[in-house]
Amino acid sequence: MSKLMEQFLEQSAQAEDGFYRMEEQRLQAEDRRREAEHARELHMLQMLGQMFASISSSRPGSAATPCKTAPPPPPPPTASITAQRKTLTLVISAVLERYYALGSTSHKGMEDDILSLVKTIIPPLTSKKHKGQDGRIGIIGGCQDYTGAPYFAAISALKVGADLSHVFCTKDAATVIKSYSPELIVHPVLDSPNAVEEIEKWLPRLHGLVVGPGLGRDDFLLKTAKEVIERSKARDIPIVIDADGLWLVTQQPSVIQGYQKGILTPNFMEFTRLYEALHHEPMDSSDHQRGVLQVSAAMGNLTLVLKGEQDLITDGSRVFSCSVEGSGRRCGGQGDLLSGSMGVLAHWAHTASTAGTVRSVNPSVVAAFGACSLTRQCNSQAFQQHGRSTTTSDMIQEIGSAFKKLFES
Ligand SMILES: NC(=O)C1=CN([C@@H]2O[C@H](COP(=O)(O)OP(=O)(O)OC[C@H]3O[C@@H](n4cnc5c(N)ncnc54)[C@H](O)[C@@H]3O)[C@@H](O)[C@H]2O)[C@@H](O)CC1
Ligand SMILES: Nc1ncnc2c1ncn2[C@@H]1O[C@H](COP(=O)(O)OP(=O)(O)OP(=O)(O)O)[C@@H](O)[C@H]1O
Repeated sequence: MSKLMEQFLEQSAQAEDGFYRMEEQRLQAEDRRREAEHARELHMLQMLGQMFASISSSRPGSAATPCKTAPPPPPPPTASITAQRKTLTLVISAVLERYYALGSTSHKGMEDDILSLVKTIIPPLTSKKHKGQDGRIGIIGGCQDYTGAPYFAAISALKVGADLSHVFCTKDAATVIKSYSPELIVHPVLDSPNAVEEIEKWLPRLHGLVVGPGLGRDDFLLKTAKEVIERSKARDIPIVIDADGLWLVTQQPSVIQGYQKGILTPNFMEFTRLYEALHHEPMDSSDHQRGVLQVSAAMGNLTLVLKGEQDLITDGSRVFSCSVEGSGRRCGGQGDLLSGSMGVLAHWAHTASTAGTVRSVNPSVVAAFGACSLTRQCNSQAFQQHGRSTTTSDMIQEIGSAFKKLFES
């Protein structure tokens, strides 16, 4: 009896072993099938992404693919063409979203892909909107020494497509900035004793903030800027920090650390200072990619743009590089054009993200890439006309046509 029992137990143990072996083989085969399917899907999406990118960039006037023969004049837009364009935009967006979600690490075509995503965040111009809906942007900066920088940032925001552009500057800078342009709304409050309260009154109306162009390094002004950043964070407003705003961040990183709607735009000097303040050691200047990842991580995965021969953009997970052809000309103020336009694009990108158009790519990264491409394209176009004498004002004149070439063709 006990022998029979032993035999029975042995047979059932063997049967169980056999079952588990077969089950393991089945699971392995299933894994292989899924991997192959995943690779096929990724490949297909890459091809589709390239196809759609080339369709959208081969329209008349495209910068990416110059046409050899003159294109026929475009027919007047009809409701069905508009609907088709809208569908195409949604398809491109969905394809790219899926492509990134699958975790492609391929760099080929990456710039074109992100540019296509930038196109999807741009709000259509329609007669249904009221003034202000496409963006009210605020610039915190402008003092006795620097009046050009806040002007460049604010006018660039307007020319990119914001409806209203406000400058919050010191009293003595305000008249000067107003005299440059009647288009800007200029508040001479930055050095007033109740500056924070004066600026806070406007925050509910602002969609994006750019802190730093021409701010200077006076302690009182930096303290005001810090408090305005804190209050804007509490209102969930996208914040771009540049120039002397980065000086503040270098002294007190916690002011923006971990804020997912924050973007830092350092030039090489500003980046080096920030790196050394965060890591307490000299930066390895031979490996910028590693440096930007480290700084972004130390700042709580904040979006960061290191400006240079190629602009490196990261949110700590991957590094995108923007190498739209510029020129050899580096005139003061082009960083202000960059930060002002980024303020608008950040608002658009976060709005698109809330609407579900941009999902798997960080909207701040999409905005940063758009602004870098635009600045570089402006630089290139202005240089073609003015060569060595190119100035930021010449670049600002190019914003309209550069924007059209990059994002609306
Ligand atoms: N017209 C204006 O009012 C302008 C005012 N600006 C303002 O001027 C203030 C100070 O800005 P800075 O950039 O001068 O301040 P920094 O003190 O950060 O720059 C120090 C020096 O570093 C140099 N530098 C920059 N990139 C470099 C690189 N890759 N390698 C080596 N050296 C490099 C700059 O030329 C500058 O002389 C800011 O508030 C800024 O907004 C600038 O935006 C330029 C235009
Ligand atoms: N070496 C380069 N080659 C091509 N483009 C560049 C180069 N350096 C900077 N740029 C472009 O110019 C933009 C502004 O960068 P720049 O380094 O001039 O900023 P900045 O020093 O902060 O400017 P600002 O004079 O306004 O303070 C960058 O986003 C980039 O697109």
